[in-house]
Amino acid sequence: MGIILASASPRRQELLRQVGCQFEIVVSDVIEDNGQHVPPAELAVTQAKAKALDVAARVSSDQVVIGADTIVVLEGQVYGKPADADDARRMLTDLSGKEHHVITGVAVVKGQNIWTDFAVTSVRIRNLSAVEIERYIATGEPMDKAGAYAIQGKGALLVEGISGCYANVVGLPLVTLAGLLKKAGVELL
Ligand SMILES: Cc1cn([C@H]2C[C@H](O)[C@@H](COP(=O)(O)OP(=O)(O)OP(=O)(O)O)O2)c(=O)[nH]c1=O
Repeated sequence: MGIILASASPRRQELLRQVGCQFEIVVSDVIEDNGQHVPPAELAVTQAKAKALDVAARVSSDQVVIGADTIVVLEGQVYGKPADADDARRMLTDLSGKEHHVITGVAVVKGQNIWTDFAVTSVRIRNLSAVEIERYIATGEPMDKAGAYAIQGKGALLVEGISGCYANVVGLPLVTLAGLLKKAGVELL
């Protein structure tokens, strides 16, 4: 039995490595669609499930496959990764001076079994000037991040505070994941 992370995200790989987990990477072909009209947590879990199931179908049934999906939610609206600089500008302008939620759905698949859960972290972004938003976009950091910022990078300069799991904001809620892995017979501690 081995563990497979169904993710191309270097942040997820790094977080899983941090807790001493040995794993392989197989990236899913799932195309995300944040426009579905379901509650945000359900959306994140559905997409995490789709990623894990897509990879599980391609590997042997004794493998434990992990999928995850991170979204940013502000006033009921879902923000995924920005399509371009204009989209990043719109997201950062909306998030400025407000508190939002970061939700990561997680799915663990082993053979015919699937376990899912999600974590929610509140993040408060300070008031950002138009110039600061332009400078941050110019770093390139927003482009592959949900909500157009990275708390683990220069985006730390935008975050006033958080309530909840930090790893969840970076893309993989480790305590939530450990709970699911335990059900699949894998103990990280
Ligand atoms: C809010 C926030 C998001 N992110 C990242 C985590 C995720 O990689 C990304 C959200 O995109 P996802 O669609 O969840 O994941 P992904 O496309 O990067 O990888 P894959 O589908 O292959 O697993 O945003 C940060 O790195 N820092 C942050 O502060």
